[in-house]
Amino acid sequence: MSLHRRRRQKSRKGSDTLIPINNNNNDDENSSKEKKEKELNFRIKNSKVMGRYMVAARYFEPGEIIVSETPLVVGPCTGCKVQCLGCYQTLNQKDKYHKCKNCGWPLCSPKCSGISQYYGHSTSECNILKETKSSNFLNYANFDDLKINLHALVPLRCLLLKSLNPSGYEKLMNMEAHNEIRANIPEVWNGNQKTVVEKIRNDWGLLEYTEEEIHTICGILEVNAFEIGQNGVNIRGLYPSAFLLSHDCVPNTNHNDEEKDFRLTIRASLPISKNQPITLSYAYTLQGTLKRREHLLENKFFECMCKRCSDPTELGTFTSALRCPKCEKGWVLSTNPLDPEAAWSCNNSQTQESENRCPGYRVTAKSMKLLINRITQEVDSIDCNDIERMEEFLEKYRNVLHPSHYLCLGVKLSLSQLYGKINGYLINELTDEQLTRKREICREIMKIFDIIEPGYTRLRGVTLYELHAPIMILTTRQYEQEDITKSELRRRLKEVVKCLEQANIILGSESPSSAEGMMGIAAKDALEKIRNWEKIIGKF
Ligand SMILES: C[S@@+](CC[C@H](N)C(=O)[O-])C[C@H]1O[C@@H](n2cnc3c(N)ncnc32)[C@H](O)[C@@H]1O
Repeated sequence: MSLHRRRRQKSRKGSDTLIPINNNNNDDENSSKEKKEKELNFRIKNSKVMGRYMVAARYFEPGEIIVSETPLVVGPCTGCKVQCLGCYQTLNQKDKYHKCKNCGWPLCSPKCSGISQYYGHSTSECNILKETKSSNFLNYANFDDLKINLHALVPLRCLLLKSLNPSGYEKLMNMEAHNEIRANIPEVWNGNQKTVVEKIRNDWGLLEYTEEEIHTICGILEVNAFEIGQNGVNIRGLYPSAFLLSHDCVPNTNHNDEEKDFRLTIRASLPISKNQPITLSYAYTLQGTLKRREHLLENKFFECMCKRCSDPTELGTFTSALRCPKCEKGWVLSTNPLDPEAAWSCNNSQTQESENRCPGYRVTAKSMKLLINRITQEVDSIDCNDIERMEEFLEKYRNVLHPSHYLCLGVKLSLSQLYGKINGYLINELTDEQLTRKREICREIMKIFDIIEPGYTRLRGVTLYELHAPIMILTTRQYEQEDITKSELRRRLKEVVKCLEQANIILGSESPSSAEGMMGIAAKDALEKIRNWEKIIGKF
């Protein structure tokens, strides 16, 4: 689900720790503080098209926290690999794993820190899985078969809230499930019937939960859950307020989650004025309109009509455009991006200058999708560390795809991070040409991110950090060779400082143990070092 990412050891027989709601005075205080903050930060409105949505109750500066809350429930995603029920590390059949002594479900070890934890393998879950003899259905000889059982785990955790945390269950059941729509999509409904409803009711014999109730929970998870987890952990979580953010393909917030308690924090990525909708993207912003809208329709059950989706050029970024094969000057764009079946045509047919005008090029949506799917397969087949093949791909499609086509953007984003990082391409080993390439790629993709992921966003933070390194090294080399003047040196160092300052601010809100958080810390260290230059060459 793509919405919206230490435990102490405890004896198995002990009660669960970290129960977040109403279990002690401190939590009461915290939750009433959170409630007050929420009231000051947002209001809920209703629209015929979107249902409930969040608007700002006041002005927000970029970087300001709008919502920060712990989840109602977390657990494995559907389609995930076999995971430890306590800490969610992926388990491999060949490596060491452990079967819970009480319920027989997979754990990483008998000492997993997630045992008896509210957000891990809780005692109540363990007992119910034992009582229902659910481990009889776990085939440890075949992990592919075993992982299907994990589909029903989060729905079970939701159902358990009914008795363990009734107010949390009430909040959860207040979320949109889109049952009427989903009931008419056989792949969705029948899939849930088989892997969740029948598992819980027939295999585990938990008949106290009705079919309708379980289907509703499946829908609530599909529509509202956030993908969360760090450092190899890939799970989903439902949050009491954050689900109210509506979708926009150019969102005005950024969010992250904590490794420790899965706290989700939503920050403004742009200035947000009072009464403005607070939005996030439920789809990948680095995909083209066809793909984003398809994802939103199939997974979130609505048709996105946002400004980016309505504009064939995607706000001038041309992230879905192809070079016209006929005139070789214009760009082939959808004639109606809100209709996935609309034909695509060259945008150079209406130009005033007749000698440059395209005689006309049109292609069906079906042919366009086939072509894009074929090129997508080619991109996907490239090893994620293979710089040469990525460069070859860009060269091969130079005259086919717009340089900012999302397939090129994805490859360029990878290159921006690989140059300087992998063996054979470590930053100080790069030639001037390679450093220039890294710098130019970073600059190129930043221009697009400024439009589709503007403001304080992870993509911009990371790319700004990547950009500082080639500028810095090229500048140092050229200054040492006396190829640039002191004033040029100052100008460039100023640019480096600007990149690092912004990267540090943007990535400073990431968890310090995440890759982005570490980059934020590295940006801060680099800033301090660069300040030493000021002592040598004077203020820049
Ligand atoms: C996570 S929920 C958001 C809260 C929901 N509106 C409610 O009332 O519970 C996602 C659902 O909100 C609606 N929605 C969110 N953003 C939308 C948008 N930009 N256009 C249309 N519907 C939207 C869709 O029905 C979608 O399935």
